[in-house]
Amino acid sequence: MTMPPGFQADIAQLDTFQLPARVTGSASDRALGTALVRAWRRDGIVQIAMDARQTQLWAAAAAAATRFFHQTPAAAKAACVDAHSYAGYVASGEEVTGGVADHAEIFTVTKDLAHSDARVRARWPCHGPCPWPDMDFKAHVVRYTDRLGADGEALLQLVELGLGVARGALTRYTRDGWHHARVLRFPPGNATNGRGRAGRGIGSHTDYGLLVIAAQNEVGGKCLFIRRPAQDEQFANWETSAAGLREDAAGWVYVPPVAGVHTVLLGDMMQYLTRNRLTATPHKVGLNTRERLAIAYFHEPSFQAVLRPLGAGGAATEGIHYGTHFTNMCMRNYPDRITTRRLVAEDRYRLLERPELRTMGAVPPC
Ligand SMILES: O=C(O)CCC(=O)C(=O)O
Ligand SMILES: [Fe+2]
Repeated sequence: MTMPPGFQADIAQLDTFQLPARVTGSASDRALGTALVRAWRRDGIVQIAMDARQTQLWAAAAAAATRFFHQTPAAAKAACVDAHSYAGYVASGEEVTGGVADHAEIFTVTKDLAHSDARVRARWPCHGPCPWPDMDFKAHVVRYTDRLGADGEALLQLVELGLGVARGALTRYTRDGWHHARVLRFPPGNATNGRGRAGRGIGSHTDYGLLVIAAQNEVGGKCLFIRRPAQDEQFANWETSAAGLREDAAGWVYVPPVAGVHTVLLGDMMQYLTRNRLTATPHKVGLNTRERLAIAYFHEPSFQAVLRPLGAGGAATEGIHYGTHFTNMCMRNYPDRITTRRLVAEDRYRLLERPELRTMGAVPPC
């Protein structure tokens, strides 16, 4: 039993799906899409088998991450910040979820844009370099997460088939998607395991975009909890913060670690686009008796995308600008980071209203 001692929660029994090499819209793709949608609507989470190459890439990325967290001096880690992007190092205790400090050590990866990039020069919020600690860490993390981009696209195509919506109804938003990743180290906790502030890894929250594809090491050190979709638990994180929601309530489901799989949760924009047919998955992480390493990859719409709900009347709505939602979430989680201070001091937030920031593929005027 890998659940931390003293914790009451159901244990998820999850289906593991195998992704096809290519989604063509065949009868078996449709059946798989339908099964995925059914599983998400029932469990809030699915497992996808890693192929041999992914297993290798994950092992190499996890090893590089362990080296980074353990061998880089604290001051060198702390120096991995950038005033323009939210990429880089987040010390344990720095991130805030629902107003309370989390205890994961994190390296965030966002689209790595040089200072010479026109969007960075134009001071678009969140656009800037990724302050990598070293080339070894960068190479392994990028190789691993780049490959997950293909899985993300395949999953979106399968969801389109499963929901019976037009081809491209979801994938039209992910051209030049604002995909990002979080490399996470959870220190060993104590016997409170996930309870109270001493056992807190990351508080209850939903993530922001379409899909969250994650892997973790250390069978026995995992402490991920989710909530299943429930009619009586309504939330919409883009309107009212879902962070901290039902943190200490009953009804959390423990997700046991399984080697060789990725877990896939759903994000806010999936919920918005599908009008709650697929809801974002509330989740939280507790500390366990052993250190735990995880990488979460977020498959997202373009920063510039304005999303509108699928189906009748959707096109007439004002929609949600993903870049604004992402920026709001970063400002909420990192109120004291240099990036937030700079954004506020330079009044960058108001740029999010500009037409070029709300048109996919547009570039800043020179
Ligand atoms: O550690 C995990 O499994 C999930 C981490 C998480 O929720 C996040 O990075 O948003
Ligand atoms: Fe999350």
